[in-house]
Amino acid sequence: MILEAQGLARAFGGLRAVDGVDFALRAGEIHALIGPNGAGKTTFVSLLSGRQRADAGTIRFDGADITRLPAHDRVARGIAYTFQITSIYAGLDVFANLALAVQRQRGADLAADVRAAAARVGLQDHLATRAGELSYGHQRLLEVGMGLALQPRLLILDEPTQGLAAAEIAGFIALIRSLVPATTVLLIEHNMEVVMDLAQRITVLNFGKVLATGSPEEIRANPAVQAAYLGTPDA
Ligand SMILES: Nc1ncnc2c1ncn2[C@@H]1O[C@H](COP(=O)(O)OP(=O)(O)OP(=O)(O)O)[C@@H](O)[C@H]1O
Repeated sequence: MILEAQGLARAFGGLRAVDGVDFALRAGEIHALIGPNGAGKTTFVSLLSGRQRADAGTIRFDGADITRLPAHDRVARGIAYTFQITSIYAGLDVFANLALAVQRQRGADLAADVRAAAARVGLQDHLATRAGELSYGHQRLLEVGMGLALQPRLLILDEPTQGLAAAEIAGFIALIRSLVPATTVLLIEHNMEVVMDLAQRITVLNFGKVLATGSPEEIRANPAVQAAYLGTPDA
């Protein structure tokens, strides 16, 4: 296991967004986190990345307790979290955005590493384009490229295919497959075709709790999961 969370919890006022979650990632796997809107997925990965602080519970990464480490220390240990556009600098061009991520790696050959990161996500011909002028799909790819430029051991992606065209989704799936097993991937994803195609294991969150964990086949056949997605009470 490269990452293990136990009893992880985070509340906002009276709302238990993440409510005692036990979770483990196997090194080198693609693991999808799914669940209805508001289930706590973004909050949960924010706790893993250190973007938000846990109220309770522990997180171990590569054997070390990282529960209380600030986000930048988790990045230094190899956890990269890209989340919905906000990490992109719209006024800077693609090269500068990638350079900001690359620079965090000591001893890097900046220009070469930037070009390599751009090529990995298919943006090598857009290096001089301001990020704000990229299509939405390309902005998502830039965000993934910035995450990859950190050379993470664990890459956490929050809805990476949102806004991508069908052809771009196919490219994205190939990209993610190319990352494992060197990099472990945890992805929040609403597109079930992408989830079933990519993930070796799936964890379903519902009301801040783990509803089920298993292979795509097990999750698809799970009545509680089906009920949660259909909005049936007492799943
Ligand atoms: N900073 C915050 N302050 C107050 N409530 C919050 C905050 N962040 C999240 N919440 C609430 O916590 C719950 C879980 O939100 P979260 O964004 O983690 O869910 P999600 O599963 O990622 O949802 P979605 O699929 O819609 O992105 C929601 O009810 C949300 O409104």
